[in-house]
Amino acid sequence: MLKNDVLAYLKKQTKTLDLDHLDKRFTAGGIAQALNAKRNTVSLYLNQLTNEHKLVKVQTRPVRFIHRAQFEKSNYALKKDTYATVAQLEQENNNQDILKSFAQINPSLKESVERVRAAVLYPNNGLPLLITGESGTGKSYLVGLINRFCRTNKLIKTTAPFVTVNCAQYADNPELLTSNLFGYKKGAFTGADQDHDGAFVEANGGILFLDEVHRLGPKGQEKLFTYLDQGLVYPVGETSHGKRVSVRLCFATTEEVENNFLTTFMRRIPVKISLPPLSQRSREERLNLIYTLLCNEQREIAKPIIVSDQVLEMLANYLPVGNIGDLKNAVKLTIARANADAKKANKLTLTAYNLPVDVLMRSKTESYLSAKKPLQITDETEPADLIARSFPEKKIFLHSLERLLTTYEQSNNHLPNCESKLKQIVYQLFDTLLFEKNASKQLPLLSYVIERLKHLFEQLQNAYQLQVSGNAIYAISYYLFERQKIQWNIDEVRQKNALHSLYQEVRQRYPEVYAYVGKLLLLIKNNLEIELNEVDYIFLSIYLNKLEIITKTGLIKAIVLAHGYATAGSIANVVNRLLNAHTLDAFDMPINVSTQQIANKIIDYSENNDVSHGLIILVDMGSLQEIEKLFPRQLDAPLLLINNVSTSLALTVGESILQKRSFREIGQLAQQKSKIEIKLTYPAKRRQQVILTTCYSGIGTATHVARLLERCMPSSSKIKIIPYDYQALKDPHKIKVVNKMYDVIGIVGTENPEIPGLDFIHLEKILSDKGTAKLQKWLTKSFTVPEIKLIMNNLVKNFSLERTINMVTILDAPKVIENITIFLQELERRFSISLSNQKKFTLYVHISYLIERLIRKEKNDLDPEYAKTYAHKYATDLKIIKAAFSVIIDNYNVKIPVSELIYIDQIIFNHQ
Ligand SMILES: Nc1ncnc2c1ncn2[C@@H]1O[C@H](COP(=O)(O)OP(=O)(O)OP(=O)(O)O)[C@@H](O)[C@H]1O
Repeated sequence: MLKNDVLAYLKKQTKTLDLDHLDKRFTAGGIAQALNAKRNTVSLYLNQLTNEHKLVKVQTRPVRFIHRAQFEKSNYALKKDTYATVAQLEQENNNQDILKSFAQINPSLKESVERVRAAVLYPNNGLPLLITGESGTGKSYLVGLINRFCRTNKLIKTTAPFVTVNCAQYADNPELLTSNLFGYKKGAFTGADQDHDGAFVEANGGILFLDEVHRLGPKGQEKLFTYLDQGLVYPVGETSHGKRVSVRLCFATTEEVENNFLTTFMRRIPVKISLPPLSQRSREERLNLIYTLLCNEQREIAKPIIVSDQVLEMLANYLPVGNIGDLKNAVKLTIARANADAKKANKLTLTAYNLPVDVLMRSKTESYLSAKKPLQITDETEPADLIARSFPEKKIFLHSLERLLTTYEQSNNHLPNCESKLKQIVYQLFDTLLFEKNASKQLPLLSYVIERLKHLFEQLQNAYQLQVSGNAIYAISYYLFERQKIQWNIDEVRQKNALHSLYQEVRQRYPEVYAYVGKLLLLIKNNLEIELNEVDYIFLSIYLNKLEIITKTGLIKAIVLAHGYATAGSIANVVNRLLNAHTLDAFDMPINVSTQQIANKIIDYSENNDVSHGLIILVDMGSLQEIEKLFPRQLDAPLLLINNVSTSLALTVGESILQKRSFREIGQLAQQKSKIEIKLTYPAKRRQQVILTTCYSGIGTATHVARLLERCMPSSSKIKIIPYDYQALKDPHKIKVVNKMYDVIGIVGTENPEIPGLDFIHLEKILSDKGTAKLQKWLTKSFTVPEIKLIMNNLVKNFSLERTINMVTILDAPKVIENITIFLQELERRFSISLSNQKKFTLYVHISYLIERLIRKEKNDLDPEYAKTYAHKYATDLKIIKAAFSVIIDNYNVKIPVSELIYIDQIIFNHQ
């Protein structure tokens, strides 16, 4: 396969690479020639391999590609996939990465910072950047960092100018602003008695920052275009001789971009970054900012500062309109007050008493459980040291872990010696988190974690036939909620040996639970983006083992339903304890609960539990007919109703369930035991339609694919997409259960599990004609023709988006996809053709990358003779393609060269 050939070829060439002479062997053209292949196909593979982190790209002209592993083997590690210049690649290890430190303190800005980095690193002065955000969100601060970044990375000389112009200062005089920016000629206006250079010329070779740029009037914006397009500035009063300057541009504005700029201006700024207000940042991030501000102020005051927990909390909950700017002032004022109170002291202690009134009034205080050691900031303290500082939650975690490991060590690192004590510690941790920390808080993020987790447990239940019940889902949600807030570095754990040994023992002693937790953690990582480690394995495995809440399904389910506050619960408890197994669940029916409410609870239960083997409901009194009427065929399970429940009758039922007696047998036995009424019904055949997704490499990818497909379906879709473990699908017993529960339409995945009677579409083929036809066939029963068309279009769009997200660095991928969608519609309309899904996919990927290349002004090198002949032969085609491109030309202010039109024509029509 050509792609592998390209990789192998580059590996060989990289062995003899000389960074000072990166010759033709490393360019797309050279490789295509050596392999006797088409250049644009080779280009596509090169970019794919770069995205797969197998190659590293150097954006020289033409672009060079290096085999990553081979390079790293003989040189040094490369952190990025793309480098602007060879010099930057060489500098890799020497860089002091200010932007990285900024992203560490402001994790919510990580993605934006990467886009800033990509823009700044682009060749030829980088790309102009527009930073938006409310007042005080740190726009100027970020530009300051960019300035430093450019200098430390030698993108500009250390002596280069950094000029800031605040356009708001010229609010009433746009002419003055224009002339101060672009300069003026002597006599251009009254008072212009000599030539003046202006900010652009002043900033030549360096950075020009235009703050509050929305104040720049249309005339000024026009002059700016001329610079952006031609690199020339025309002073006021000069129309023929522009001055060539080379300036890196940063813009900032507090205003809505859409309303305040000429669209022609916006099109010329490909990189837009928005900084969130404090209220949209997490508490952790706000604390990070406070640590930074405190460290900065400490350097000013040159005395150690001690800050109480309360002060930190009040500041962290302070959300002023002026954002970080106001927060900074509050910190300054607090320190100034503390200093005024204790001028002679050699240390400053900040207390709530020193806080400005505004902080006291506006801060939403919450009481926190554990008081921490006051924070000490000295000359040596760096904000990064404080970020890892323990929050109260972290303290609880670390404290529990320390106790756990100490107990384990005291028991000679032998789990059986201390099992019950460890369970106690873990259980206490979950209890504290559940009942003492957050139980009363209605936090949106917490609700989100709970909802997601319910969903994940459901998936696990479907995929592995294992089930978690009780309060466990809530307790684990609280655990994860706290856990995602703290950056837990395993190196902080002192008793590392004990930790490792306990982890191994947990793994051996509770293999089932351990495996289950492993799958759960993977799902959590993929869905909630919480990175968990060995410590979480230990906590969660012990917790789930302790509760014995993982039950194997496959058994008949039974519920005791009785009047009174605790009757049902106590019957079920006694039986479960006597049988030493969880066979019965219980729903108590206090007087004020209506029968319909109970029925709803049962329906809920049947949806969240595997009742495919049947559901037995034991009631204390009432007519079975009446009760049955409450479930008008809503239960997708065989249902056995038994009246006059008593503890001994419940025991018989529980025992029979464990003995795996049949449904009918259990009914008969119950009848024999006490003269009671029973009622047995089977559900009408109405199973949920599902498409299963599966992946050989694990449930994580299968889940990802399921979400992707789900996003393509209309919200009213009756078809469920369920990720399923590949190995489980191969298990005949499990697939039988799946078939019983669902009407499986087909399987989509990366490997065919070859299940007789079940149709399969390979993920890679889903966009091919065959794959599309098969999928359409699957959908015809449930969707109308226009709906299917929409699903298919979504499919191509979503798959393309997945791919382009990793490919484009400066563009906003979803927006690019939207624009290309319009382009494709135009193309189909103008040519009166219908593009296949595969072609659309290729075009989405190709064009999004093309736009980036054009913005970077990177040329492709098509043989001019060939291009000329082709353009002549297919002139009409190229004209139509160009017309269809208008949406992209307008939105990205790019010109499409003929060579690019030719590539696209080739993709559409396969002309040679
Ligand atoms: N991430 C940060 N870390 C430390 N200090 C910051 C940070 N962001 C902003 N600041 C400080 O907060 C203050 C306000 O920030 P800045 O002036 O950059 O905001 P702005 O968005 O440009 O505001 P405006 O729109 O009002 O000009 C500055 O004193 C700056 O030093």
